Amino acid sequence: MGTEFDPAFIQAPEHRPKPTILEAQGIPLIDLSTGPIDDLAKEIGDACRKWGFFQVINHGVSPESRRKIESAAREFFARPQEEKMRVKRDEVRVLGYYDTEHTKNVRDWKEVFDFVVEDPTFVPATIDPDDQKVTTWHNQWPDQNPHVLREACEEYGREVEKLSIKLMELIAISLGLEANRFNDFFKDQTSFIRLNHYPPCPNPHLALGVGRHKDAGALTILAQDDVGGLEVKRKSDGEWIRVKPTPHAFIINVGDIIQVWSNERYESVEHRVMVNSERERFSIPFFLNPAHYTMVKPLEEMTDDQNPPKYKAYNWGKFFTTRKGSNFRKLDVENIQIYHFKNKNAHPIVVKTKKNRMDQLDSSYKREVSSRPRKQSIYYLFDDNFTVFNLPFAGVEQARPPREDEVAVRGDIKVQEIEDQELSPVIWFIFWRILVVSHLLKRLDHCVVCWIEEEGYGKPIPFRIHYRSVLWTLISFIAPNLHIN
Ligand SMILES: O=C(O)CCC(=O)C(=O)O
Ligand SMILES: [Fe+2]
Repeated sequence: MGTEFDPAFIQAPEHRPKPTILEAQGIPLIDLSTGPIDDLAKEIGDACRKWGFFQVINHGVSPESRRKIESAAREFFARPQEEKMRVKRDEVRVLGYYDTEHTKNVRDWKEVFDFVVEDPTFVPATIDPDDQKVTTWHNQWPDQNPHVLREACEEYGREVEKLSIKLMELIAISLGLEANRFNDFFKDQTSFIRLNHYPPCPNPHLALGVGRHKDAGALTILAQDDVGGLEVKRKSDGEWIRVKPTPHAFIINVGDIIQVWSNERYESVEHRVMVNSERERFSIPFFLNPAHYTMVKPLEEMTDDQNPPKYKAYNWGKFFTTRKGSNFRKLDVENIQIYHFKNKNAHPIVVKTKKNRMDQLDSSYKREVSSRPRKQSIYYLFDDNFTVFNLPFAGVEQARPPREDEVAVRGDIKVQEIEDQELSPVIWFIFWRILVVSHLLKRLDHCVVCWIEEEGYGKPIPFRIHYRSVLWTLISFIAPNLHIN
């Protein structure tokens, strides 16, 4: 990764790691050897709902196969760069070694080695939606005798795959489904395993080992060493929480596909990896992915009139290969995300801000905003495609698409309002009428109202409206379907 510090590693100020580390007490530690199965499933379901993350012990993966892959990974990354480059991935051979991965277009401070669990793995030949051609991915292994890395990886892959199916069965039960409900999706799986090496970093306050992201697959099973560095965005308040290493445990997290299959009963949670200047760190995620031909959509059992499907179906193979191609280098555009498939008939959500969260916006924007005359208001409404709806009464200065840091504030809320004064009842009335009409016309996916109580920026938190006045009652007559979270 070179000795000099490439500016490509530098995170925007609002995404840099914080010097104070919050360690999680609450991330559940679940013993898989306990029964009865329904109790275990309930424990897992609670963890998925509350955290999207949990750790498991007594999971059935042998300590020996884990020790072997960890030591083979250490040994591989310690080899001379030119040897590692012999199994380097490129745009054709997408598996193997590389050290230039970008997450959200910022380079990660790490080097990795990827291999698939099924060799070959079948995937679409191109990302063109109309092209039905299929191609194969093959693993690349270092030319070594005996094949220490290859054997350790293959053995570990087989064991962790079994664990992943067991976990999917427990998740199915926790959602009230048959235990084997998900099994067929993984018959021709596209799962892969990544060996991660995070070398000591001279500027750990500027860079991240992996930038904030959600895992795109169904489920991730992560082995981390005793150094620590994984941080999870706590659902209840958006704080970054460090996942403390537990010997022999695996960290499990729900991926985007479970979020879609469960119609958002379980959500995929953002996480990132901090690096440090003293100790290198190793981790091994197993990404459980379905067959490439899987059309990912909310399961019928998870939807009804009250819970319409929140996503349109998307083809996993096309999604996955688009992602794989784009993580490879820095792009000018945002990567493909599940919210690009979100249905627009979800109910509006109203959000109110409480705390000052200036750190979520970059400094130039903060300056622009804090220099604004106090009485001036700005409102933005965005739909799924980031079309901007101007609210003519609100003195919109200039419509622009939201930046990602303004958008990814809570779950998939993609609409943000910015304002710096209390709304008068009249404005509220007009505003609600617009919301209601937009909602009825199904033009708005989510709507978030965000306002600032003191100077600064707010992080939206759910706001429950009590129908305090005749006005609200009136609105509920006009729009009986309007749900307010
Ligand atoms: O290294 C870790 O702890 C997590 C890595 C990760 O989140 C990923 O590779 O998706
Ligand atoms: Fe991840």
